[in-house]
Amino acid sequence: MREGSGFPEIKAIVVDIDGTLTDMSRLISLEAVAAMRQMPIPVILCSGNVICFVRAAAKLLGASNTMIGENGGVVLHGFDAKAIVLADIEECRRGKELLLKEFPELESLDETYRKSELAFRRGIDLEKARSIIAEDYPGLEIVDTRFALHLKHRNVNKATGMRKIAEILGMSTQNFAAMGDSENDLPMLKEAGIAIAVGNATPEVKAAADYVCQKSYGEGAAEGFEWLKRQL
Ligand SMILES: O=C(O)COP(=O)(O)O
Ligand SMILES: [Mg+2]
Repeated sequence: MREGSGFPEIKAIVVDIDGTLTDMSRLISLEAVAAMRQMPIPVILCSGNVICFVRAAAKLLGASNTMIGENGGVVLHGFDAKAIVLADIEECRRGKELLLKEFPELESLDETYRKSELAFRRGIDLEKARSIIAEDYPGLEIVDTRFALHLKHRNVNKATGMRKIAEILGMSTQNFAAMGDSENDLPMLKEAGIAIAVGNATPEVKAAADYVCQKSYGEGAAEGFEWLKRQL
């Protein structure tokens, strides 16, 4: 929310999945699901995870059939629609080959399902990996979500995914509230009309939020949904 302005007209809420609706073992919170189902506005799931995972989650949870995957690299509008791919995975593949020279143990996650970026298991020396990528692929970056490391295009993120969704739905990103927990959520929290951080969010994410939940993980998300509902 911009300083001095009134509460924006919120028409949908864009919600991160891991660490926001779930705990660190990716177990979904029933409290968060119950609160989500009570929302009078669409709940748009937005994750670093692959779009088929987000799609299944949206269907099972009763979220909107419009959603964002791969940190904004893929957007789906309609459960049976064709995914819209917004970034070129080939450069990320070349970046991965470079990383493999330094980190032969690098483990790719869900690579068969990825369309716009790559994800790796955490545990490698992140600063070293970042400097290797910065040197040869300045257009790429490595983002740590605390669940995985993502090798992605710098100019594609959850905010650009949200802009695409806004365009499709004929809205402004100022009409969205956004809720999240980690580094990959920062762009969308800064772009949204209202930003909510769950209690377990990183200090940077909390600093970007209009409302910081007292509670963490799914209980925090439930609190965030209820807070927003009271403001609408
Ligand atoms: O896929 C990840 O690394 C994290 O996913 P998230 O964006 O839903 O938290
Ligand atoms: Mg998250």
